[in-house]
Amino acid sequence: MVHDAPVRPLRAVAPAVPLSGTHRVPGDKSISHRALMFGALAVGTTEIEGLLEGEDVLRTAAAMRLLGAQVEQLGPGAWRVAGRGIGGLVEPPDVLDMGNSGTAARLLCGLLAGHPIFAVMTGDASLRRRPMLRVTNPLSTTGASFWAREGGRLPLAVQGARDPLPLDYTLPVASAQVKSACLLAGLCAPGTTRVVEPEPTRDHTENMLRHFGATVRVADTAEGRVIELEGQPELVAAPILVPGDPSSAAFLLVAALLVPGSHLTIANVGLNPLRTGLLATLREMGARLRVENARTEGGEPVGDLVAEYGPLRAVEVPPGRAPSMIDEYPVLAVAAAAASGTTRMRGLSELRVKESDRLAATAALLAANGIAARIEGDDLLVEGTGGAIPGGGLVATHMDHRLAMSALVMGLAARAPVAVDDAAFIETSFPGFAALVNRAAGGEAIGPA
Ligand SMILES: O=C(O)C1=C[C@@H](OP(=O)(O)O)[C@@H](O)[C@H](O)C1
Ligand SMILES: C=C(OP(=O)(O)O)C(=O)O
Repeated sequence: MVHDAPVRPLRAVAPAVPLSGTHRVPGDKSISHRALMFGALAVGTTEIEGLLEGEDVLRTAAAMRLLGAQVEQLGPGAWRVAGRGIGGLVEPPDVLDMGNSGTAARLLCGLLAGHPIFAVMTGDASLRRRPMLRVTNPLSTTGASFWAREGGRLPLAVQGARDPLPLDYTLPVASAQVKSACLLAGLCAPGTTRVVEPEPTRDHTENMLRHFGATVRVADTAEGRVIELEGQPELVAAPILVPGDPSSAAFLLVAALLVPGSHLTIANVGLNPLRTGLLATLREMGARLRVENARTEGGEPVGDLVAEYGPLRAVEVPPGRAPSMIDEYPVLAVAAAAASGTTRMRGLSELRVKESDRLAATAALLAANGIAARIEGDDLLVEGTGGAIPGGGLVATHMDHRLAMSALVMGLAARAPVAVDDAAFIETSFPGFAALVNRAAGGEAIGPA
């Protein structure tokens, strides 16, 4: 697993030829975690196709096994989960190590809260720094007890509730992880669990709950988006088709927009409207970008993204768009570095509590490569060059896959190579990233530093 793996420095250089061809990115990380968890809670056998076999998701698979579900890989991306039914998880005989994954850790807190079992959870140094009170506080109202380090940080122990109570919780910040943790706990409680989110966030949990037969109601009100789940349903196993991850496609997409002459297609990308804020922003910047073969597969909108090199202009990104592109800001900042004018991305406080402090680390990534960037409150401002990026920097990635990939994308479009101190964490979400970029570039654009 990555945090025991040796450090892997890489560097990216401008490719000799433009990026081209048709490519596929690995399966969606958010949907993959949920597929394994809901599969474990369902009655019957869930067949999954296109599962992301990245470290984060493999941690969820390992945790589901420790909780008594049978989880097997049948072939590349093809997995089978024999579930135990709601309330049927067993006490794990060992510590649940969620590695680098905030989604796995937080959703699992919800799932454990509703089962009368004792469990201990930990993670790598990055995950052990991330705030967990945002889930343990609401989940405690179900009757579950949590013990954690200062600030609610991992490792933590949980004693799930014997007779869990339903939740009625208004999220203070827009977070699909917190919403999902509450809904997972609500599955085990009688009656209606109600969650209110200030801004709509990705709704893969709601979609998958319905797909497995639960009753979920969603209404937009003056309070925000209200989600109601009827507790203690019987979840019935159902096949799941995982689309390509739009958050992974983002790296290839921005690379194509920035490397002169590029024209490429990324096939089979998930286009859930609560995930497409980056596409809207890049279009406003003038990107040559279109969706082909728009269709619905496995209950999620999917399409092929076609991107072409071209000039970009600066924009102001409104704070309300953050939930629909929360993981894409570092690579958007790279696009903004090449755009003409100053881009302002507003309302990015949540970036401070990701795998790293992504607000500070993105500004540092840009500065190390000759781009003026500054943080004003919760906003990031990037002064674009309107053309080539100087590059030449060594970027500190702080155990953060998205910073590593963003820096390498920058190197593809920069005058001087860009190096990263450690690319090992790319394995958490995008195994094969460098090889895929090199295939699109027709040669070794990303290689050992
Ligand atoms: O629910 C999910 O699958 C995710 C939600 C987001 O986190 P927050 O809920 O903390 O915003 C996102 O950053 C993360 O990569 C995946
Ligand atoms: C924030 C991310 O993931 P997580 O919160 O699951 O660690 C991410 O993948 O960018």
